[in-house]
Amino acid sequence: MSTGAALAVSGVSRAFGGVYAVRDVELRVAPGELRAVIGPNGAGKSTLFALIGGQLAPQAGGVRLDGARIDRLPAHRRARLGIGVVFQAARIFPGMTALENVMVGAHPTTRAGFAAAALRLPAHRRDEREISDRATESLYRTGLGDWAHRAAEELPLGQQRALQLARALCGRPRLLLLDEPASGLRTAERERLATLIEDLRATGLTILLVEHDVAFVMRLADRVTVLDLGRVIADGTAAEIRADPRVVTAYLGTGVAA
Ligand SMILES: Nc1ncnc2c1ncn2[C@@H]1O[C@H](COP(=O)(O)OP(=O)(O)OP(=O)(O)O)[C@@H](O)[C@H]1O
Repeated sequence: MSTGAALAVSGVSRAFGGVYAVRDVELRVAPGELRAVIGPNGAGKSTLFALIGGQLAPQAGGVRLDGARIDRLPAHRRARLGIGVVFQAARIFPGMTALENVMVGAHPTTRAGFAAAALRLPAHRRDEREISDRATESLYRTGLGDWAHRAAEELPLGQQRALQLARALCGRPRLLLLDEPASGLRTAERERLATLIEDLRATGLTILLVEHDVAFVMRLADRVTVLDLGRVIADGTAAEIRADPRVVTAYLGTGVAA
């Protein structure tokens, strides 16, 4: 059982060229919760994701993980504190096996670090063994155990997405950030991915799922936060969100049914 972390985003803003991509956003995610963030194109979902993961720093407000401020830390420090990230359209590394692809995900969290690796110190060799064990465990957690020694680029797209999840899990996160993990997948692959995300949630991990596809998240999420033009316009259970007239208005004309 993983212990999920609590996430608190308070009054966070970020502008590009004077235009707010995210403005005064509040978001509280409880340990073990699966929270979806949805919104039309340009709503600020990816920007919010980057503000939590550490690829961007906020211009105002704060981000806390289990009560500790993290918004001034670079992404690799946040990874060490337990934030695992799967980016939108993340690539696999071709020419590497599935296992090697996943091992890459563990490096920010190992004890000995880069210097020991460069010098091939015993601490590094111990790390390598530990990483390989963890990577194998992550592959099994995502249903890819039998694919460990296959070339990653041979995996079908749905399994490549699972591989990206395995890579993030290898860092032993307590908060998993997923940016549009279902994009480009066919129906059956989406179903399998949804089941995998449900299984991960059942282990106690906190998950923040940023999605464009409303239908995909409605069945998975405990609560849904809706962004529009950088602001939170609604926050509630799937049933509350579906019935919220502001959400229906925000999605009108986008071709996405709420
Ligand atoms: N690096 C950047 N430089 C300039 N503008 C940016 C940058 N990143 C985001 N923006 C702008 O901020 C706004 C929010 O973008 P963001 O990508 O966060 O939205 P989104 O909800 O993820 O959209 P989508 O569903 O299309 O991925 C948009 O108007 C976008 O053009």
